[in-house]
Amino acid sequence: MVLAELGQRVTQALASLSAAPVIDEAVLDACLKEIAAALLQADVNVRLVASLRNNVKKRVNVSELGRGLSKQRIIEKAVFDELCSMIEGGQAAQQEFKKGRTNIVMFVGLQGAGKTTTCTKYAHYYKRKGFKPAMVCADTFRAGAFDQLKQNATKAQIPFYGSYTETDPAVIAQQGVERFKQEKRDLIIVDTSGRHKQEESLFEEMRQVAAAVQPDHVIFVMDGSIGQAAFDQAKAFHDSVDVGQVIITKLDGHAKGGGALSAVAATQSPITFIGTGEHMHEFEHFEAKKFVGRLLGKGDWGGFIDKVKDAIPEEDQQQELIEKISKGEFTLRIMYEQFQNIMKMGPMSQVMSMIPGFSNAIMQPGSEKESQAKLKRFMTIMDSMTAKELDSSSTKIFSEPSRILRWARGSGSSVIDVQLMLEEYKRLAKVFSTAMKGMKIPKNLKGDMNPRNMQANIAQMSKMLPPHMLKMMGGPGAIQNLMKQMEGKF
Ligand SMILES: Nc1nc2c(ncn2[C@@H]2O[C@H](COP(=O)(O)OP(=O)(O)OP(=O)(O)O)[C@@H](O)[C@H]2O)c(=O)[nH]1
Repeated sequence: MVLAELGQRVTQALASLSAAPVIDEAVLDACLKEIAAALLQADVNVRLVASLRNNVKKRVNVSELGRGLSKQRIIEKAVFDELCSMIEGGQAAQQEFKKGRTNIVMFVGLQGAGKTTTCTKYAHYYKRKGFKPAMVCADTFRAGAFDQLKQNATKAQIPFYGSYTETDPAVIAQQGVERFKQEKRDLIIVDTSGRHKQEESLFEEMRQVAAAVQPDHVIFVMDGSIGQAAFDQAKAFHDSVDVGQVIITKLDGHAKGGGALSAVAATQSPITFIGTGEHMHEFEHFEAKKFVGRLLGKGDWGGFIDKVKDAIPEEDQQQELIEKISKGEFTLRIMYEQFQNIMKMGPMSQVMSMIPGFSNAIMQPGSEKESQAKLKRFMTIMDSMTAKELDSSSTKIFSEPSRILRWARGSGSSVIDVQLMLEEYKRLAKVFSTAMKGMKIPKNLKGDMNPRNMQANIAQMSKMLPPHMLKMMGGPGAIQNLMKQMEGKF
């Protein structure tokens, strides 16, 4: 059972409260039993499930509560709070790093948990926040580990350190940290090799690396699909080095995710980030309340707005873009930039799950992967075009066979792919020019977003959506619902 299903089951159990004519002890028990069953099936540790059940029962004294809706709300709130405190591990999230001083972070975890990938995502995240990160590869156990880190770091333009000849990871770690301290890097990330709790010698090695670099934070990276084994594994790491944070990876796949909660309990440390895919941007800052809110289908407006803001170009560029499109200047470069923005937002289902009322279940993740792959293919084709071609809005040049052949060869694609991309361009150019006619464009985008204009624009937008995407989003009814929810939010 994946996390979305867990959320649905808990939500359904809570909804059963409103169906009961009277909420008494028996109704509460039945609801908690269903929630406990869902959590157990999602691999949450048995002890944690029992304590959640007991704590809710302690907090809610049914016979002393008022009637109807308020009773239901109080129970819902108690379940929500207990789920949050289970995830927070009894501690507030970690303090932010201080700029201008050296912060050393060491990543530990089981083999293949995603440490190296996560180190790069972590470095990239803080680089965007204005830090100067650097990465050190202290994994001498797995052949190819240094090459992997080197490749990831180069792609993210992060300085790195490692060795092909030195076999002692503590020595490499110390050398790397020294080097980057001298270079005044303020966030030094030390990646270590993967190990299992049975491997005592590797645990000793991990303690030596920690002693050599004296990390400010030790981060335990855990694969979200690990299941019930999570508790013991996480505890072994915590008993050996001072784990202070947990990052859960692979929450995009079929991970039940419940193991994550067990790791938090074992390390008494909060989850600070989650990995939701193999790519650099598939990494989210984690906040228990928002996570549980999304899990229970209550949405996360803040997260949604942040994602959209992140993907939307600067204000001046937006204004310029709208003006260009309204004059009919929809070029391939504009299409390319729009694709880039879509990719930045991440998978559609992730974004939509942040909108209250839209659960993950509405979106079909399979078709999204296909759409993203298609966008990437189209972008690669556009990469092989000249600047003049990208800035042209004349469709004439698109029918020249020699150009089509050059773009196909240059991008390693087929002619059919190129033609498909051009068809998409023509479709979008037409859609944009028609849609812009009816749009109410605010003179200054910083100015008030009038809800009526906003609604009219969304209605217009929903007409522009390709039918399969509209279906994926739950059909016109869901869009209407979204518009209703947006009322008063802007
Ligand atoms: N789907 C998905 N895959 C991920 C995620 N994070 C990492 N991976 C993949 O998991 C695999 C293992 O990741 P690595 O970063 O090599 O793991 P590691 O912990 O450094 O491995 P060892 O050094 O052998 O212990 C790779 O194929 C990654 O692309 C994630 O959030 N989602």
